[in-house]
Amino acid sequence: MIAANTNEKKVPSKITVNNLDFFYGNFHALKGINLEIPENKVTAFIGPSGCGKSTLLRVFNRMFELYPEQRAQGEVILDGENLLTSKQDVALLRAKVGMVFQKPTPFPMSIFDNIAFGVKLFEKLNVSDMEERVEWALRKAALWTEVKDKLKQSGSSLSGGQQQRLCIARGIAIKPEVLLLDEPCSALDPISTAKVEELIIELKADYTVVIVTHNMQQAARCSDHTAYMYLGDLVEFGATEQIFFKPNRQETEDYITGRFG
Ligand SMILES: Nc1ncnc2c1ncn2[C@@H]1O[C@H](COP(=O)(O)OP(=O)(O)OP(=O)(O)O)[C@@H](O)[C@H]1O
Repeated sequence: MIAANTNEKKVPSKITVNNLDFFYGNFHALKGINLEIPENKVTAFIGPSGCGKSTLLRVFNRMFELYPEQRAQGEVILDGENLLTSKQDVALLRAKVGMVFQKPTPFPMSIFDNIAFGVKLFEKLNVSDMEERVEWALRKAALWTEVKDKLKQSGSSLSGGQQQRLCIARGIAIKPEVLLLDEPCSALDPISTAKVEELIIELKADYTVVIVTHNMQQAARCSDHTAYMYLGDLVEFGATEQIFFKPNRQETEDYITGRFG
């Protein structure tokens, strides 16, 4: 088991991964991954392109099940249950484990409805409670002041950075426990990126956040723990400071210092 190698007090795990293998058809994309994702912290997955970061992230909400040739074996324990074998309804799992994708993907509807849509699937709120929930999510996503006077406008009328914060608001509106972010800033300019990064740091008060990023400075700025992956293996996992300043493995150091990858 690779638990975060850190001097801080042991943080409880939200997700425990035991001997996880993942296959795209015959291709072995994740090899015997063991990992504990700490609760109410930000964990970053870094590593060169194709190392399996997004694959690992997508296992956490069983996104891969949409594709028949993809399969995972091993254990991914969330709240005491192996979600790979659990009979739990996948829609309920995705309400608990929300995901934000690389490209902002607002639904073709108003800003308000972008948020209310997902909430309606899981809860029956009256009009004023729904308005309150929409405002709450937009405030959390640091978007409220920018959109409060145009909630009826289409979500796609917003800038790229605002759209991504709308997608984050949509993700948190259904009050998940875990938020998965797959390169959430890769399509954003530096100002929007800074806003989303601030938001990620704030979100950990309420959620367990896992972020895939190509940007090592971003991992260093936002995450508490970092996992370095290479060719489907988890090479090293530890406190972000330790991974960046005192890695245990030569491969990690080579990647972090830009000698490789
Ligand atoms: N749908 C798919 N079918 C077959 N192979 C795939 C598929 N998706 C990913 N792979 C392969 O699985 C491996 C891991 O891919 P993954 O997208 O998880 O990597 P990554 O680290 O997130 O990469 P990147 O940083 O470029 O997004 C790669 O070798 C990739 O080519």
